[in-house]
Amino acid sequence: MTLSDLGWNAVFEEAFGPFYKAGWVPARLTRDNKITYGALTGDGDEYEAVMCGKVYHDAETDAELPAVGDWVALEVGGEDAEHVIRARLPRQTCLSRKMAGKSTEEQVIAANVDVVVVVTDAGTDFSLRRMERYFTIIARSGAKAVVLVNKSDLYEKEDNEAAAEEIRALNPAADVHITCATKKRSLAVLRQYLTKGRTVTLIGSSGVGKSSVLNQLLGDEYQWVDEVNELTGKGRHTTTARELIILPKGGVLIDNPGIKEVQMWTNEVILREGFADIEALSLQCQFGDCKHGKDKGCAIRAAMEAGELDAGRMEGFLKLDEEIEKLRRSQKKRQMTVERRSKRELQARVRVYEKRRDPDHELEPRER
Ligand SMILES: Nc1nc2c(ncn2[C@@H]2O[C@H](COP(=O)(O)OP(=O)(O)OP(=O)(O)O)[C@@H](O)[C@H]2O)c(=O)[nH]1
Ligand SMILES: [Zn+2]
Repeated sequence: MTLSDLGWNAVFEEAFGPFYKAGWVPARLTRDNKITYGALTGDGDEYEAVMCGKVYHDAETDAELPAVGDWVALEVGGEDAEHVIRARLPRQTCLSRKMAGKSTEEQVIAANVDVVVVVTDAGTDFSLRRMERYFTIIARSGAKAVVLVNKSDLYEKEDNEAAAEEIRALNPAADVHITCATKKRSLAVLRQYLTKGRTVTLIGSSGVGKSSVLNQLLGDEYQWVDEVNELTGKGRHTTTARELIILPKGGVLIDNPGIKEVQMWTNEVILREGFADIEALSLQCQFGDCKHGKDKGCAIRAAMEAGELDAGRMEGFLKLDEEIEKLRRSQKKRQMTVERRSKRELQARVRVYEKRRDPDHELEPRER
């Protein structure tokens, strides 16, 4: 493995200049364990690293703290010494979300992502409004947008093509492909983005086929080996799964919980947007804390009485927070199910691994 396999380029090299003299090495962050980070160097070694005080204090906002995908200057510690992140290099792109409510607070999901692949389909998941949200996030990040109209086998050819065409019209800069993630050959179109050192991430609603795409890209064998190593540790002290993976045929893939949150957040924003007109009306209510019931000077009630506002939509607006809370709960529940499932799968893999390491396993007489 070399640094360029990990995404290193001339711009980073230039920025790193002064750090070489200090004896520090370039490393890319693979995991964020809250207290420590996983840091991968060009020779393929992964270190559990802590951030030095300067990096922490120099960050004026959380968004400036190191995140998965960032390039850092790493001081590799000797025996018993900690590995320390001494500096973070400027980001070339930054996938982030602005926290709901606190519109100025930005949460970084992944740094230095070159391509964001949005997975959708021509059927139940298809929504231009949702796609618009994704495009906004991607445009802000600086990454290239690629869309897969997946599950092509489930819909008519014309429907798939019409969906792709509408998405292209929405964002002419995006590449839109029709795919079927259950057929490996269909995903060959993705290879053009997965060139050496290019960093890719996948987003999209639950159930559209992101994991299926991922599994095809990783290949069964690769995924198996990687996860077993993760678990057996081999001196690695791994506390959480790696979020940045080097693909066997080139390219870097970032997959982390923050990406799932994008989807949750996007749905929330869309739900809110649907009531933007009522939200605007509420600003004209006489009292800032108007509950829009019998309150004096309520602009919303006035609009309803004047027949300008539908009672059903008004009810929807009043239930908005409740709906969003419901959405959050159901998504959280789903995520927990997925996590439990993958944990079970991992345990099964470890058992298989143990057996393979010990070929006589089955032959040993059972103790009674
Ligand atoms: N027919 C068909 N089924 C597909 C295709 N892609 C994925 N699926 C199936 O759709 C289901 C959901 O796919 P996943 O890959 O788990 O979806 P996901 O986007 O990772 O979902 P979350 O993990 O919930 O975010 C699985 O049963 C897949 O086998 C496709 O192209 N065609
Ligand atoms: Zn009111």
